[in-house]
Amino acid sequence: MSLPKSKLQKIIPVSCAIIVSEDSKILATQRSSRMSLSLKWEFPGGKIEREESPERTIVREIKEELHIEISINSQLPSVTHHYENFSIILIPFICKIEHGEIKLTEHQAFRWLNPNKLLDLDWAEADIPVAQHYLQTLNK
Ligand SMILES: Nc1nc2c([nH]c(=O)n2[C@H]2C[C@H](O)[C@@H](COP(=O)(O)OP(=O)(O)OP(=O)(O)O)O2)c(=O)[nH]1
Repeated sequence: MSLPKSKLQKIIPVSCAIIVSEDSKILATQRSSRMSLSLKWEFPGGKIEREESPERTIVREIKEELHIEISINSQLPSVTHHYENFSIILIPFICKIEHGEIKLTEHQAFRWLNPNKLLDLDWAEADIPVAQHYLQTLNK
């Protein structure tokens, strides 16, 4: 028995950054109307290129998308999510800004959120467990 083609799609690896400010706020970015998952909020990041490590991807993507340099503090559990037309594995890193001021190149907005407001946004579905994992680290 063969699976329908729609079930055989590959899982796209994506790195994302939970960027935390000195006063413990978390950066969320809003996808623009030109992007897929239009107007959803996400942790900035992007697809891992072939032969690139997830860590290298996140530093590169954040430089491209936000014009800032970050450093990585730790990694959270990866989340696999199946959207209707594609599947991703989201690999989250907790990060902080080392240099620069945010200048958006692709997203349409950004917000710094207090942890108690984190779950209020209209997140891309894959990001909800990521946000929950982050909040769990604060309660430990
Ligand atoms: N960067 C990022 N992407 C996410 C998150 N959550 C989530 O479902 N995604 C999805 C959106 C995209 O389909 C894919 C990441 O690809 P990308 O950031 O390179 O997005 P893109 O718009 O350039 O790519 P595309 O989907 O239009 O081909 O993963 C997240 O928190 N961060």
